Order: sequence, then C-alpha cells, then structure tokens
Amino acid sequence: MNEYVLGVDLGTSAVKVSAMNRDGEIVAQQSFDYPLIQSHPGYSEQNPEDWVSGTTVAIVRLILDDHIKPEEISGISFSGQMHGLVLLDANNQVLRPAILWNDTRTSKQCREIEAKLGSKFVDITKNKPLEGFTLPKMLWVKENEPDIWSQAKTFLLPKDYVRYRMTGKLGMDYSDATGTVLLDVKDGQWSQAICDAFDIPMSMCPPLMRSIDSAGTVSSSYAVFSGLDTHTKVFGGAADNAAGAVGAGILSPNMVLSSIGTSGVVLKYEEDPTVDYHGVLQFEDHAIPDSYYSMGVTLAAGYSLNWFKRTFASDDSFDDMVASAAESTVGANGLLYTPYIVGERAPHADADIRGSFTGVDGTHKKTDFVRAVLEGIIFSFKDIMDIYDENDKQFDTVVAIGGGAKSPLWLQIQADIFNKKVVSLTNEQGPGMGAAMIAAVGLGWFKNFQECAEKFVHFGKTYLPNPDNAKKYDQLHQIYAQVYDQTKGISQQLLAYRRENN
Ligand SMILES: Nc1ncnc2c1ncn2[C@@H]1O[C@H](COP(=O)(O)OP(=O)(O)O)[C@@H](O)[C@H]1O
Ligand SMILES: O=C(CO)[C@@H](O)[C@H](O)COP(=O)(O)O
Repeated sequence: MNEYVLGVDLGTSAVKVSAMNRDGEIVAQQSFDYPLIQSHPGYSEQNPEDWVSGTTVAIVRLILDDHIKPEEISGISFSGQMHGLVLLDANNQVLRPAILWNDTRTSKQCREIEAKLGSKFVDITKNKPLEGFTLPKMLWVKENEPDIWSQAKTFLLPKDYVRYRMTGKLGMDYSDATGTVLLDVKDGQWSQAICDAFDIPMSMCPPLMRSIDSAGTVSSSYAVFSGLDTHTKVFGGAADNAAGAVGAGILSPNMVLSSIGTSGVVLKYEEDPTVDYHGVLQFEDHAIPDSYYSMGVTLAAGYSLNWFKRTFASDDSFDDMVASAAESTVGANGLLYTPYIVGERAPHADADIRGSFTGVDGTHKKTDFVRAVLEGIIFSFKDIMDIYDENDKQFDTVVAIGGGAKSPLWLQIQADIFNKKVVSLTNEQGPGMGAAMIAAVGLGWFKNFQECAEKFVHFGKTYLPNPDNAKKYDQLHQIYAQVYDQTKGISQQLLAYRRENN
C-alpha cells in the first residue's frame, strides 16, 4: 500500500495542498484561491470559513481527481500565514473576520504597548510590537469592538483554526505562537506579565505544542465533510516562514531563505537564542525543536506585482508580464520603485509610508515599470541582507522560494542584487513541502528534519551573480536606500487624501 503525507500551505492568496510519498516525491497538488477583504486603507481581513472550505475542496480534489486513497494518507500538517487573529466564542464559533498579518490599523495599540512595557516587551517576546502582530490586533478589538471582545474566549492563528476544524482540538505551535508576541520565548510559556499588563485572560491562550506533536486524528465529522479517513494523524504544523525554511532545507546558519509570496521574507536559521537584532528583525521559535530563526519582512513583495498587474497589465499573463522585464535594463533605465504600498515592516517599521516610482521619464515603457517593481522588491530584501552583514553573519547561499521563484529572470535579479549564489528548488512550494516534512517527521518516518531533508528537498537551478550587474546594482541600491527618508514626510502629508472606502 502507498503511504502519503499532506502538506497544507495556508497562504494569503490561496491554500495549496501537496501529497508527498515516503520518497519525498510530490505525487499531486491542488490549490484553491480566496479573497482579501480590504474595506479601508490599511485593513486586511479574511473569512476563516474560506480557509476551511478552500482546504477541504483541495483535499476532495486530491481524493477524487488525483485518486489519492484516504486510507493511504497517514498524516497531515500545516504551514500557515502568520499573526492573523481568529477570535472564538465559548462555543468555538468565529466572532468576526480574521485580522491579517498585513493589516496595519493598530499603530495606536503598538504605541500603547511600548509606553506600558518598553524594553521589557522586547526582552520577553524578542520582538518589537509591530502592527502586523497578534497582540496589537487583540487590543484593537478590545478597544473598538467591546461587544465582540466580551464574547471572546479563545484566540487562534489561521492554520490553528483549520486544524481545529479537522480535529476538534484547540492548540497552537511555538513557531506561530512567537508571532503573537504573547509568548515568553525564553520560558516557552504564554507570558503572564504581558497578559496582566493588557488585561487579557490567560485562559484565552490555547494549549502550546511543538510543530511535530500530534494534535489528534481527523474527527468523524470532518471525515464526512472531506472524504478523509479518521485514522489520519494531524500534526501541529508551523508558521509559514518556519515551514518554508524547513522545506527549503535551511537547516544550518550558512544558508539564508528568500521568499516571495504575498509578503517577502529574508530569513536566517539561528542557533543562538541570545542573538539580538534589537527588534529590527523578527526573532521566532523554529519548527525544528530547540532552534530559532530571524527574519525581515517586506509587506508587499508579490503583492506589489499583483497590484501592478491588476492595475496596469490586466490583459497580460503573469509569466509574460514578468518576462517582459528582460526588454528593460539593469536599473530599469533609471526608474526606481519602493514597495511600501501597504506600509512597511523591515527595516523601516512604518505603517504610514507609501510606495513610489522615482525617476519617471517620458521615454519609459511598461517594461521599465515591470522591471522597476521586480528590482525594488529585491532592493528591499537587500536592506535585510545588509543587517546580517552589519552583524557579521556569514552565509554563502540564498535559497529562493514562493510564487516569485517561478521566474528565472527574477531569480537572476536576486543573485545580481544580493551578489550571492541563489538556488531554486525543483518545486517552488517550500512552505507546503515543509508542512509535509513536519508530518513525515511527526509520524516517525525520519529521525529528524536533516534526515527528512535528504529525501524531500531537491535543489534546482543555481543562479550566479553577474559581476557587471552586481556592481551596477550595488550603486543603485545606495540610491534606493535614500528614498525611504526622502518620501517619509511626503507620505505623511498624503495620509489625509487616501481613499477611505475601496
Ligand atoms: N509566474 C510568476 N512569476 C513571478 N512571480 C509570480 C508568478 N506567478 C505568481 N507570482 C507571484 O507569486 C506571489 C504568490 O506567491 P505564493 O507563494 O503563492 O503566495 P502566498 O503564500 O502569499 O499565497 C504572487 O503575489 C505573485 O506576485
Ligand atoms: O507576516 C508575515 C511574517 O511575519 C508574513 O510572512 C505572513 O506569514 C504571510 O505570508 P505569505 O502569505 O506572504 O506567505
């Protein structure tokens, strides 16, 4: 009999479910898109029911269209978009749409956290209070929707809600729990000090588990709903970036991950829990027991490209639009783009900054604009790489994942801007692969992630930097790096004119 694990990658644009066999081969993949609800500038929500329906449809298609037999699915695990607040009432019913990681309405609550706990907050959580994190979202609901807050009995993150619907059991794994900024990272417990400071009942925090821990089996009601079998074991899973790092084989400090999904992430495996980036970079528990990672997040990476396509190139296919950037030049014929179109997280934690095209010239063509968008996103990644350089962190390989890694041109631009070797995977779906690997290790198919990676992780093409391009990009990045400071005041002045309702 065949044996499979399912990796559920609950992204922001879609859920992708991959079925993998014991040899680490992807035997089938299905995905299902769902919308973002953006009712005001800075707001970003999703309906948790869409995640459950999307995941279920993808699983049903694996069973019916790809002929994966339910009894052959031994385990399921997850990679989840991080930080999104799901509030449940006493009957575990969802109280309001989930407030997502890229929702920046919570600046006031972040300032309140800083004022109340100051550096103690960073000491406990290893992170600064930023708009995207879960605690500020809870405080926003408490202040602005007291009726909802008074009914709230539990909070979960996106993938935890889907796991709850599959198993009937509440829980959260450590890698995602760090991103709530309610976890005492050193103690590995929910922080009593933070809950007390903001009057959040400890009972709202779900039980903690490791990524590879069993969360039970598929419940009989979900088995009827999805066609799955009740013997299938369900494992904790991880934050998408932790899962992505596992799926990309980032298992040692000499490798860095570059992920272009809706967000963009530069991530480094960290062995030393005392490393201190002063909250400029995020610091999180890993999916791998007793290890950590740091990362810097560009809020609108793939989202920038989607916005550009939707607004200016809706008739082009994604592949054609991205490939057309080859008709432009290094530096897009003097056009620079900053990807701050929903605010930014790192290295500039600023919810009010907005994006810009600088240097627009009467000779510029659409291809120059596409190129500038691709380059601007990678310049923002280079800002994070520079922080690692400043902290004397050595690494020689960048592994690229996410939807953006589908484009060979964009991968070469990454190699040229980073001036480092960039390696792709044979399948760009690192987070889904990582989720499947968590189930495989949880089931005991492998002794540890290292052993599992040897079977599951397959590197594809290597992109080496072109020295001439790398030199030009180094100069261009220095120009790019000035745009934030020079447009900060202008963005503030334009705040009052932003569209109120979409
Ligand atoms: N052919 C392509 N070439 C380059 N980038 C692409 C292509 N297709 C999609 N993308 C980018 O990939 C992003 C989606 O990546 P994905 O990893 O699936 O995101 P998420 O996990 O956030 O749902 C899109 O926002 C888009 O900008
Ligand atoms: O906020 C973060 C990490 O802190 C994001 O990386 C989210 O986890 C969403 O990821 P994608 O949907 O872009 O994969």
